[in-house]
Amino acid sequence: MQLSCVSSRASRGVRRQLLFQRIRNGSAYRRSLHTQPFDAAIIGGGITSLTAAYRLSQQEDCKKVTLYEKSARPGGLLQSEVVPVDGGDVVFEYGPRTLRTGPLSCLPLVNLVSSLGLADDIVPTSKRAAASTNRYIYYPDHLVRMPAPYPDQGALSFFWSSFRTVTTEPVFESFLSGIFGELSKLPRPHVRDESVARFISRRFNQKIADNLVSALYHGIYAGDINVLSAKALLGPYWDLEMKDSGVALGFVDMKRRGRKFRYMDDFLAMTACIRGVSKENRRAVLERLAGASVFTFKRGIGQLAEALVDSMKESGKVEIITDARVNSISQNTKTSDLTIRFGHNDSNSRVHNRVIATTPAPELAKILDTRSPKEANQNHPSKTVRSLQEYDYAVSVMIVNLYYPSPDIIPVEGFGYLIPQSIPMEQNPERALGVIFGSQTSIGQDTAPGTKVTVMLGGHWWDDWEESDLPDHDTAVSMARSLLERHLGIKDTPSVARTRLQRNAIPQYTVGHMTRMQELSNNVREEFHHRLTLAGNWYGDAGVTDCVKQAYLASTYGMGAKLSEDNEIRMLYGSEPWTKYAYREWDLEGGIVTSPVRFFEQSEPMLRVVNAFPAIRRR
Ligand SMILES: C=Cc1c2[nH]c(c1C)Cc1[nH]c(c(CCC(=O)O)c1C)Cc1[nH]c(c(C)c1CCC(=O)O)Cc1[nH]c(c(C)c1C=C)C2
Repeated sequence: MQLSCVSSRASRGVRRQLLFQRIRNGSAYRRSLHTQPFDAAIIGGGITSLTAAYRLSQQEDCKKVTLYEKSARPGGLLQSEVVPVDGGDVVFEYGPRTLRTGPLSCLPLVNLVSSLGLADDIVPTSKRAAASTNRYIYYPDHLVRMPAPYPDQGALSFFWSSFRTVTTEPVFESFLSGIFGELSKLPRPHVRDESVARFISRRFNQKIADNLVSALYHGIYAGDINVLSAKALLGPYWDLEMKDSGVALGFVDMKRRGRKFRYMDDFLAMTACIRGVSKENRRAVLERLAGASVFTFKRGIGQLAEALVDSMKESGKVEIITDARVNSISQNTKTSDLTIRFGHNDSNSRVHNRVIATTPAPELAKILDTRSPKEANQNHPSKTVRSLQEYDYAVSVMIVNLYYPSPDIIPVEGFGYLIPQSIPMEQNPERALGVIFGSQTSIGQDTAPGTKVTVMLGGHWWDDWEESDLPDHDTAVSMARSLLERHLGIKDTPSVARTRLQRNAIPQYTVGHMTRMQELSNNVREEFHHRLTLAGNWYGDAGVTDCVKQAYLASTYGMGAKLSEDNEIRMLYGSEPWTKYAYREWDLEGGIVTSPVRFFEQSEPMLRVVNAFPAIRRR
């Protein structure tokens, strides 16, 4: 039924009621699945895998879920430790430490947290807190606060303080000329992709790329902007260049007219969020997140993984097998079912109808590149293996967590600071990427009164290093301490120091990434007959919020659910962005589940959808 047929408020109300009934008893959802009941396997134990397994366990059509995790502990990069110290506890993170609350993109995460009943454990960081407004770049030998309005600061005062910073700080050298120069730049000639550094240098200038943008990408990907892909990482800004106005004016125009570009995937994921969560639970989470920029949990981000595991144990439908290294996945050419061989002894094997793999590309290439002599009816997925083999670049990060008994030893208030690639070598011989003032980014998490700091070392700086060159615990701690003394004047001795080297933890989306992912997805669909789905930070974006979104997409559309016109979103909100496109031809089953239309401009009815979640609206 089309919403345009709806003429009166009353009939809209009735339809809405009917819809809620259908959603409650699950019929709207079941109706859209075009598959038979299935048995699913998940390979990997990180946040994407756990979320996908949890979501599948709630689907009637999914009879059983088996999750294979190679290590002894599920959770992947989500690793938190509660350390008792004098006067209380301190929570250390060895992976992601805060969760984004950006509008729309975080709906699956909000849905998940609500569904797990974690509202009371949320530790929000207010948008007005220093950690949200004060972000620094260290250049060339001091901290520079990036222009951002203080809470309640007037527009004029903000303008003058920003103008002073931009015209006096060396980190902003050539900034204004770069911005004004961009206004007269012509759109690029046909270029399929280029590095972030090249794009920024071409449109603005190299100083802006080296001093500012490189710092930002250290904080997200620990990566080198000279190789990271502009098309993959700059989102709609990469496309703005092709408009008449160019990037800077286009940006101002978007802000002025309130125009917003949205990822189509966010809307697709939203369709999977409507069911399964009680209104009370969702309201409780949204209330906790009201006015927050990011959040974490009382016992750290790892609590999310623990809650997922606990909840799945209760469901009785999910089997989590730890210490289970998957050795091969092969497909029966007659039934299309997938056989997984795992463990030290290859005689462990199980057959599944569908598989979701979150395994890093180089490892997955090896798993798929095996031909089992025991199975006659199987093909070799050579195109998939080749695509995976082309994708083998990830960086390692050394996380150094320090706790000092004294409070207030950091000379400024804020989130922390990032270090750009252009920093003089004598200011950063440790090859640090950034420092986080942990006590300030998650106020209320630690019960101990002291100061928590995290220093991040390595990333792309360690690309050519041998294993023996990487710092051990003691070296990493002394590197972090000398950096903090040089940059912040901290001479105290930490009472606790914990380190973890996260090897090849952050995949790098280099130039050509989007095309390679498209090819990989097509190859997987073709060679595995839509029965194998890839998800996780290697195949989508890297943040926890994005991984949760991908898990939602993989466990619905990846499993064969169909996008429809007559669905919940249209009935509830009066608009579906995909109906403008030939969405019936979109192939979302198996492969990497992502819409072929990457962005669309948000229309008025969609704005209402976003505004339905006031807690997560941007300032
Ligand atoms: C293990 C280290 C990691 C570094 N980056 C990531 C990890 C897991 C992945 C990552 N971090 C951020 C994003 C952006 C999207 C998001 O979901 O937030 C991604 C993909 C942002 C981010 N980076 C740092 C923090 C505290 C945040 C949270 C968001 C915010 O408040 O803006 C700090 C940080 N992470 C890394 C470094 C080197 C670093 C430096 C201070 C590497």
